[in-house]
Amino acid sequence: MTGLQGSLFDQGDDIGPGPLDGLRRTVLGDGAWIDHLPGWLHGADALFEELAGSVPWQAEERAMYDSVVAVPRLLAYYREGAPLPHPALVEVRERLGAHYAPELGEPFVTAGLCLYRDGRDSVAWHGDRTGRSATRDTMVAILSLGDPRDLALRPRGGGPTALRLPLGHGDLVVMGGSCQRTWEHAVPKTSRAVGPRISVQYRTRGVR
Ligand SMILES: O=C(O)CCC(=O)C(=O)O
Ligand SMILES: [Fe+2]
Repeated sequence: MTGLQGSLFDQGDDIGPGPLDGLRRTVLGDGAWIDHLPGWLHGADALFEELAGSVPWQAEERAMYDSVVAVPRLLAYYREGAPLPHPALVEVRERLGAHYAPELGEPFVTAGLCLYRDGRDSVAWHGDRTGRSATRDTMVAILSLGDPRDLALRPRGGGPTALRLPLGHGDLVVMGGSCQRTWEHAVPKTSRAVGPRISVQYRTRGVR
């Protein structure tokens, strides 16, 4: 079953973010927190279809011990100033920028897109700590489209999953404070029959 089960009202050209009033913050500890708002983007399933078909998805490889393995998801990266593949992604970036400006003090400028084709695609435990986020607090805002996949979180250094958020169909999550340094996140593989999911991550300058 790979079909998307959007609601009847989740159709047409009307793609865009809703209000942010419903955003709920969970304090994780060690200066880390996450904000979560399910179903923030309306038209999420239509946007999924458009991005799935139009983004120049790249398969990447990486060295692992003495072999080269495929990264198990497809990627597209939009650096600062690069045109985004859909106007709704610009609107989302501006909305999030305006909402978080007082706390963040700088805009979201880059967008990383990931396509998880099925339950075998995943990302292992990590923090987004390349660049300034290695030493400084930041925010990474994620818009999720398509079939939900769990975003798992745990304190850095291992141990059991502390929190698991199923993210898809227009959900918003923002990891903030020290989250990239003091916590780790992952999208684990699943043997459940799941359709594809797209994750759009907005980051600030100099953070990967
Ligand atoms: O799929 C997601 O929402 C998380 C992706 C992620 O953690 C990353 O690309 O750094
Ligand atoms: Fe990440």
